[in-house]
Amino acid sequence: MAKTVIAGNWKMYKTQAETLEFLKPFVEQIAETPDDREIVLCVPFTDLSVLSNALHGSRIRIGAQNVHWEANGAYTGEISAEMLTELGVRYVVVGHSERRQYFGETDETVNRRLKAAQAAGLTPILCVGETKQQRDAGETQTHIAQQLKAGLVGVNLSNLVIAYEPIWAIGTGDTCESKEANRVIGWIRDQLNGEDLPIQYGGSVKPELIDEIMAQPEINGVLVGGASLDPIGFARIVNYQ
Ligand SMILES: O=C[C@H](O)COP(=O)(O)O
Repeated sequence: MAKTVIAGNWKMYKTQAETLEFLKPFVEQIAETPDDREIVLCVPFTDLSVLSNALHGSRIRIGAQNVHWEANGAYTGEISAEMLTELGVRYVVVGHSERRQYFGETDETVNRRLKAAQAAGLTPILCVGETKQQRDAGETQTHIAQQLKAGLVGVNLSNLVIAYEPIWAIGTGDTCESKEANRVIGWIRDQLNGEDLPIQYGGSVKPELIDEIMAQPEINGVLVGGASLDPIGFARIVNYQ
């Protein structure tokens, strides 16, 4: 059975001071969380050292939101895998639709980032998912199959998390119906020859929806944007029934 991974993706939210404010109530609320749930906070680069110092010895895993494929070089605005691991980072989000949409991320650059992350010992969280237009045209599976085929060349499936994030559900409040998310995630697993890796759902996950989402047999966790910014709400998500 794949590991359960509950990850918050803070995107471009929270200063260092706000990160410290989040931690105290959140840590209190997860004191009784079952040990077999991996809890990850994927935060802006500036917050990584705050987490690294504050969470020493904690069960909370630190995640970043991008990683470059080169070890170093003239790549303004990028960050290397070693810079992340030095701060105790364990996970990194790769191929989020916002990076694909706004920053020219392609399946090829996604593939390079995935391999560099794994080579440094990081566990990448690969995001895939279709637009509303693709869904309406019946192209969901074709699109995701292409993202998987091109993105996963040479990638080790035993150190990978996949997040199924339908783009139309991200930040819209229009959560994908849990049975439909379960169906697509089961289909993704079939494309990977049944590999037992964690496959998450992401897209307007809210505390009041989490129990139903996590009751779905194919769904091994969630990647949470907006609702991960509130410590009590995100703790409720982590503590799903
Ligand atoms: O990475 C997280 C996803 O983009 C979901 O964001 P959201 O929960 O705000 O819809």
